[in-house]
Amino acid sequence: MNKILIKKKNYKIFFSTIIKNLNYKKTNFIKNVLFNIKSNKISFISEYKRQSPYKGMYINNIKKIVKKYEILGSICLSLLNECIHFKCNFYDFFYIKKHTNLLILRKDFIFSTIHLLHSFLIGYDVLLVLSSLNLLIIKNIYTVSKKLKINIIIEIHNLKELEKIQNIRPIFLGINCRDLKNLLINKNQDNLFKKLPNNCIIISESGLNLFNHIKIFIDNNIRVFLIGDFFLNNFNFFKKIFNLLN
Ligand SMILES: O=P(O)(O)OC[C@@H](O)[C@@H](O)c1c[nH]c2ccccc12
Repeated sequence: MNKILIKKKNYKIFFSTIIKNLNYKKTNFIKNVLFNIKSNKISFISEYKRQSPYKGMYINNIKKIVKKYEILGSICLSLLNECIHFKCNFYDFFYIKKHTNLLILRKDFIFSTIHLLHSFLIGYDVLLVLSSLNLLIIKNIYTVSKKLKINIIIEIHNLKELEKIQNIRPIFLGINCRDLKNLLINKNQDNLFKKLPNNCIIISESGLNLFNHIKIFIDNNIRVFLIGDFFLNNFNFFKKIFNLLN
């Protein structure tokens, strides 16, 4: 009986948060990024997770970390709602929405328009779509996302994936340096850099743990970075790199 009551209470919180989120005045992710680009500033999407499949557990405190990310000027927070590998859940999402004004990127991938609607209703601001999905599904997700005015990042790993999704002309293109099959980081993206379209905003994601690595992307005109492990492990570094680059 107790279990049922707790479940009922959780559902009540869940739905009342959804309804509240529908009334949220969404700050525009695009506007924030463009503002930083125009002011010649680097933008950071900082990630929160309790654990990662390649590093194990982090000793961290969600309250302190997300507040610091906000104070130090992250344009968005990347969150993984996955309880097995990253040990996060939807309550983290609701906590962050309630206690900060950070926009939230759903870093676990979107696989269908239903999944997109679900994320929209919960109140996510930015979503991620893998370019390895069927092209028709990607196109459908993209079309619906425009109607809902929710931002989508299409994620690629290589030239082949770039060519596949180029016709969609996404506003945001994420280059993920990590090969998800073997979790290795590919720092040599030269052939990709030469072909990047200049009418979209490129976001460099994952495995960025050296200033020189970030610098290579900056030299190739990339101004937005998604960083998890590096900031979570070395919080002072966030402050340093932020001041250094801006
Ligand atoms: O912590 P990093 O190296 O800055 O990477 C962030 C993000 O890409 C990572 O947390 C992640 C997201 N999805 C994954 C799937 C597998 C391995 C890692 C990931």
